[in-house]
This record gives sequence, C-alpha cells and structure tokens, in this order.
Amino acid sequence: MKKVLTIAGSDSSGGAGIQADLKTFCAHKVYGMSIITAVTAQNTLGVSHIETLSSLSVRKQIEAVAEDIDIDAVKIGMLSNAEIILTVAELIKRYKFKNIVLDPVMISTTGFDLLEKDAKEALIQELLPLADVITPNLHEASAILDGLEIKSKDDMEKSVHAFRKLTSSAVLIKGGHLVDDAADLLAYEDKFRWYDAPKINTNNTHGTGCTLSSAIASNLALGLSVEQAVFDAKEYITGAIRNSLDIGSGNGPTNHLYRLIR
Ligand SMILES: Nc1ncnc2c1ncn2[C@@H]1O[C@H](COP(=O)(O)OP(=O)(O)OP(=O)(O)O)[C@@H](O)[C@H]1O
Ligand SMILES: Cc1ncc(COP(=O)(O)O)c(N)n1
Repeated sequence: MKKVLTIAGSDSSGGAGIQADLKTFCAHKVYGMSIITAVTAQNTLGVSHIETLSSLSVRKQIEAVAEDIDIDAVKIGMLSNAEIILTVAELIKRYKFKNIVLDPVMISTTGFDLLEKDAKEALIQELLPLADVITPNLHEASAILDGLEIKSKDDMEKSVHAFRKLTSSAVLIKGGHLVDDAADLLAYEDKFRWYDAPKINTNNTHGTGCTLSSAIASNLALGLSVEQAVFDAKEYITGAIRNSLDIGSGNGPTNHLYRLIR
C-alpha cells in the first residue's frame, strides 16, 4: 500500500486540517500518517484558539516516521510559524521526500490567521522551492505575489508568469473564490491547463483546500502524473462539495464518504 504523510494542523471539528487529510487518504486507499504542527480549537463558525507545537516536537514526529517508514508523498498544510517552516524544509532535504504538495495555508475560511505574518517570507524562500506542486487559493496567491490583484480568470493567467519567476514547482491556483466559477489553473513546466467546474451553491466549503491538496498527494503517490493527479483530485473535491454535509451552523465540511454511501 502507498504511504502518504500530512504535515498540518489539527481541526477539532474534523472538517479541515489533519482530519480532512486523513479522511481523504482513506478514501484514496492509501495509508495515512500525520505530523501535527498546531492544535486548533475550531468549529464551522470559526477558530477560537491555536496552540502551536514546538519545532522540536515537529522535528521529532517527522524523524520518528521517516527513520522507520518509506513515504510515497507528502502534503503540507498549516505550519503556523517560521521556526516550523525551517524545520520542515531542513527535514524534507535530509530525507529527500518526494511528491510534495504544499498548500500555503494562511487564513481559515472563517477569517482567522493560521500563519504568523512574519512567516510568509520563510514559506516563500525555504519551502516553495522544495514543493512539487503548490496549491494557493486566490488570496494566498496574491499574498505570495506581493499583493498582486487576482480576482478573475484573466488575473489568474497573468499571475502564473509571476509565479514562474519565483519557483519551478507546478502551481495550481484555486478558483474556489471566483464569483461565478470554480475553475482552477495548473501551470507546470511551460504549459498551463484549466480545470473547469461549476460553482456549487453551498456554504459547506470548510476544508476544501485541505481535501484537494491531500487528494493530489494521494494520486501522486499512486503514480499518476501531475496533470492527471490534479484532474482526479478536482473530480473528487467537486463530488465531496456536491455531497457536502450540513453539520454545524456555519461553513459545513465536505463529504469523504460520498462514493461509498449514496
Ligand atoms: N462552491 C464551490 N463549488 C465548486 N467547487 C468549489 C467551490 N468552492 C471551492 N471549490 C473548489 O474547491 C477547491 C478548493 O478551492 P478554494 O479556492 O476554496 O481553496 P481554499 O480557499 O484553500 O480552501 P479552504 O476553504 O480549505 O481554505 C478548488 O478546486 C475549488 O475550485
Ligand atoms: C487546521 C486547519 N488547517 C487548515 C485550515 C484551512 O481550511 P479552511 O480555509 O477551509 O478553514 C483550517 N481551517 N484549519
């Protein structure tokens, strides 16, 4: 069985973070492992508390897994601060992790900071170059590109050129926050490809980015090309949103069981 590692924060309500990642791995029939960077107290309405683990704890968790188990792909989500970013970057290099999908998590759907403001530069300088695929949403893409306005599909295409100057990683700009579309744009090597999807009318989008990046990591572990891994992951997230769950009174979670329970 393929083995996939997530390095991310815990979401007590189970919709995003580590919990979404492990559910996604399970649905893709890969073996999931987790490195917890922070424990958030959150629900579908918001984040009420964050306790970030020490970088030593993160280091020890990664070493414990990597010294013992071969890892076929890694998904990286909430990292909280610069010290953890530097630790993760160092260990990616030491253990030569492959198939790395970086979701540059900065703010929750509910508007809470999940990355300290001074950590953005470390993320760009240290982690971006190590990732095989990065998956910013419109807001994260804009933050990484020094405030470049990205609000439309045209803007997304323009931003790809700016990303090319920063990293040779494949970049999937997620259009979930476009007004009447949910099209994502993949730029890789010197090509780009749109993954179109209709915007589903729902508030249940908690954890969509976590789910998509974990699905891509699972598909890369299973041996798919980047283009196909993104295609299959886009189908998965669209189905998981279409069948999303009315749990809680805010932004409910996606449904990872929709292919099993109909
Ligand atoms: N209402 C929607 N209908 C269809 N697809 C959607 C919708 N919202 C988001 N998506 C899709 O879900 C994936 C995640 O995109 P999004 O832009 O929401 O990322 P995100 O903001 O990082 O997610 P998160 O809510 O976890 O922070 C993308 O493939 C996006 O197109
Ligand atoms: C631990 C953790 N990681 C990531 C997210 C982002 O997901 P969303 O933007 O859907 O809130 C989150 N809310 N919590």
